[in-house]
Amino acid sequence: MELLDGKKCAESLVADISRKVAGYIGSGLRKPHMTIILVGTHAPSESYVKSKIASCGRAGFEGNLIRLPETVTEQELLAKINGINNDPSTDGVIVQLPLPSHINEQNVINAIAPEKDIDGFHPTNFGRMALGQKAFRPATAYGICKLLQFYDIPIRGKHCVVIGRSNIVGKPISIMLANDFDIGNATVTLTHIETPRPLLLDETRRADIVIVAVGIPGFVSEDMVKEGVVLIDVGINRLENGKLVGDVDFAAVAPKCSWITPVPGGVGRMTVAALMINTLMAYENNFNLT
Ligand SMILES: Nc1nc(=O)c2c([nH]1)NC[C@@H]1CN(c3ccc(C(=O)N[C@@H](CCC(=O)O)C(=O)O)cc3)C=[N+]21
Repeated sequence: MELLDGKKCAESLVADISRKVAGYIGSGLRKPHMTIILVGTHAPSESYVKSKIASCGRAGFEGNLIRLPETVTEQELLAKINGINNDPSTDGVIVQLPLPSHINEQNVINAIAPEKDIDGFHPTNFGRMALGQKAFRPATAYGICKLLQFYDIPIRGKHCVVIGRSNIVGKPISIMLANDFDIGNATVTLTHIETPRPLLLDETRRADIVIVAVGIPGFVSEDMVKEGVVLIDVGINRLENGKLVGDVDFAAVAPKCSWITPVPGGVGRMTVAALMINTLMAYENNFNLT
C-alpha cells in the first residue's frame, strides 16, 4: 500500500505556480488575486478559508477575505458578487459554501461571472467542462485528476466507481474520468447513497478505482473493495473527539489498496491546489498570457 500524498503533490503544484507568478511580477504585472466571501462563522469554513489564504501567500497571490454577517440577505450577497464581477483587480472569486439556509446557493453560484468562477461551479463552466471546452474545472474533481496524474496512476481502460452524485464532486469527477479529453477514457459507474446495496457491492468489488464522496465516516469497509484497488477518499468528517476522518475505514481498508489517499493530507489539499491553478488560469486569461 502506498499513499497518494495530497500535501506533497499540492506543495509541488504551488511551487510551480509561484515560479510562474514570480516571472509575471518580474515583467511588471500585478499579482494574481483571489477573493473569498465568507458568510457567517461556520467553524469548518473558517479552517478551509484559512488554508486557501495561506496557499495564496505561498504562491505569491494576493488573497483577500470578505466577511459578511450570517444575517446578510441574498440580495446583499448578490450585490457584493456583482461588485467583484466588475472589479478588474480580482481574477477569481469563491463564495464559501455552505451558505445560511435563507440564501439559495444556486442563485449565488449563477451570479458569479463565469470567467471569475475558480470553483468551477457555474453552469457555464460545468457545461464547458462536460463538452470538452476550455473551462474552470470543479476544484475538488480537478484536484483528484492532478493527484492521479502526479503519481502516474493509469486511468485509461480502468473501471472507476464513484460513490456520491453531488454537483461539486461526484457528478463532475465521473464525467472527467470518462471523457476522452481529460485524464479520462475510463469506464465509469456513478453510484450514490440510494444505490441498492447489492448493486453497490457488485460495482465496488470489481472496481479498479473507487472515489467516495458521501460524507459518512467508515462508509467504505474492507469487504467492499478488491485487493489492489486505488481508493480516493473525498470525505472530511470531524468526529466528536475532534479527529478528522474520511469516508473510508482507513485502518481496515488501506492494507488492501495499491494506493490510497489519507485524510487529512489527501484530497482536501488538492482542492486548494486546484483553486490556485484555476486562479492562475483566470489571471493569464485577463492578461492574455497564454
Ligand atoms: N465555494 C466553495 N469552494 C470550495 O472549494 C469549498 C467550499 N465552498 N466549501 C467546503 C469545501 C471543502 N473544502 C476544503 C478545502 C480545504 C481542505 C483542506 O485543506 N483540508 C486539510 C485539513 C483541514 C483541517 O485540518 O481542517 C486536509 O485534508 O489535509 C478541505 C476541504 C473546500 N470546499
